[in-house]
Amino acid sequence: MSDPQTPGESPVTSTRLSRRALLGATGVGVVAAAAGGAAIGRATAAESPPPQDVIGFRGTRQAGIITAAQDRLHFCAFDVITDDRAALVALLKRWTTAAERMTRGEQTTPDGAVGLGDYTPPADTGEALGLSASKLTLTIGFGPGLFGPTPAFPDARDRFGLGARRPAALTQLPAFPAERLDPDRSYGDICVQACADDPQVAVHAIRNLARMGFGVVSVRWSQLGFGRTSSTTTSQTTPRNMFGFKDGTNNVRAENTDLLERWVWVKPEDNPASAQWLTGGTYLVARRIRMDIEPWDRGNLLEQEQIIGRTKGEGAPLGQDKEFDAPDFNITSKGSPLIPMTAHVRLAHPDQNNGVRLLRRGYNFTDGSDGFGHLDAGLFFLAFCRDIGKQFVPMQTKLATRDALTEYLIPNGAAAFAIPPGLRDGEWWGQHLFEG
Ligand SMILES: C=CC1=C(C)c2cc3[nH]c(cc4nc(cc5[nH]c(cc1n2)c(C)c5CCC(=O)O)C(CCC(=O)O)=C4C)c(C)c3C=C
Ligand SMILES: [Fe+2]
Repeated sequence: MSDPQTPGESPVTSTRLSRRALLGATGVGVVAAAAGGAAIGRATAAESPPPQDVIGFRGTRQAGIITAAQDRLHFCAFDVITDDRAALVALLKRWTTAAERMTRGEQTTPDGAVGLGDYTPPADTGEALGLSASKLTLTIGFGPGLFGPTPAFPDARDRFGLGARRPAALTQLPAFPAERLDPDRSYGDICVQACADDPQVAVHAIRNLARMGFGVVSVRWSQLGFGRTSSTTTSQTTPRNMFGFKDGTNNVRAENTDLLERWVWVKPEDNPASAQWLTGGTYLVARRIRMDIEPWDRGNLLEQEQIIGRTKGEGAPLGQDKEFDAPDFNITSKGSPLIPMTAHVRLAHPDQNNGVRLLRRGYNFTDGSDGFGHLDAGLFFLAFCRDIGKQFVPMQTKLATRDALTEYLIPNGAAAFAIPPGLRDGEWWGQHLFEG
């Protein structure tokens, strides 16, 4: 289990009671009072949630980036379906309030699930009643389509007068070889990444934001994930992906502040004055990468290890003993490099990419089987970086043409978003974009 607070993040801001603590201690009836603040003073130490269960919503950065990666994901991309700027701004304000409450383990509104009377639709769908905050983080991002036309939607209008405020590096991803993008799993004007240690808490959060957005936004696509495929702090052990390999060993982590400054956080000099709202934020690349599980499972162990370039058990670079040993790409055996020229870790390593780093924060997914008896499983790749065009695109271009892993991958969803910095007290999601 990870540390309660990720280094570099603002402290946990809430000491309120969790849903589980309240229900367990005092019953449903007290939830309303507590959520409104009335019962807080009566909380005893025994009733209070363990502090590691709540991740602070506000701070210099949004939570959910360098936060120790939680176990579960519900990622949602929304289309904005109105031209009414005021309606969108009003929704973002209501979303902020609800999101902050849910990350504290509270309902979207005080007693919203059952306390609004028999003839009012509940303001909280209720499936998280009794569950703790579960380290829920909600991270918002804005897609290129919000700022006007994009290559996939050339006829789109600049509906909200944001064209001049588009950050320089926020474009749609280019097409890459061997991908089969499904438009119904790609793009989106707004994204919300919900991560939590309880899947029901993450699903509840997205469901309620979608419900609140009726008439203003609609869900374009969403993806559930489990079993994080990256470590984002040094305190976390390395998880495994659906090919059975340790994934995230050489990731950028919360403690690597120099790397974060160089490769993740957007700097003032990265944008003109009109797009300074993104300074201190980052960009997110999301790709649904289906993995051809059955052919992979028929490959022998040596083949699998040569495709990745690491051992399957320990996760050590080929030619080394331990997971965190540095790879040596010059070792040869019988005249051939021990880490093949087509190995994934050789091609993705910073030494082979002008030093480029990404902060990976992806998840495994399995969406049942596909009707042919094949698992619809893979890796929902999420990576944060300071400039998609200078970091992700060149690396992915190289991988798509030379990486032996590509034979087993079918990328079928893709999207890019600008992720604003964190909120100060009283601020709302998107405030500096819309009001700056
Ligand atoms: C364009 C970026 C990347 C994509 C897309 C990608 C897909 C992908 N990766 C794995 C499995 C592993 N990746 C590993 C390392 C690794 N991968 C990338 C980038 C992309 N991966 C980077 C930058 C790195 C780090 C390279 C390094 O510095 O050594 C590893 C090894 C362990 C680790 O360091 O994380 C594995 C395993 C899959 C299965 C996949 C698509 C489904
Ligand atoms: Fe990788």
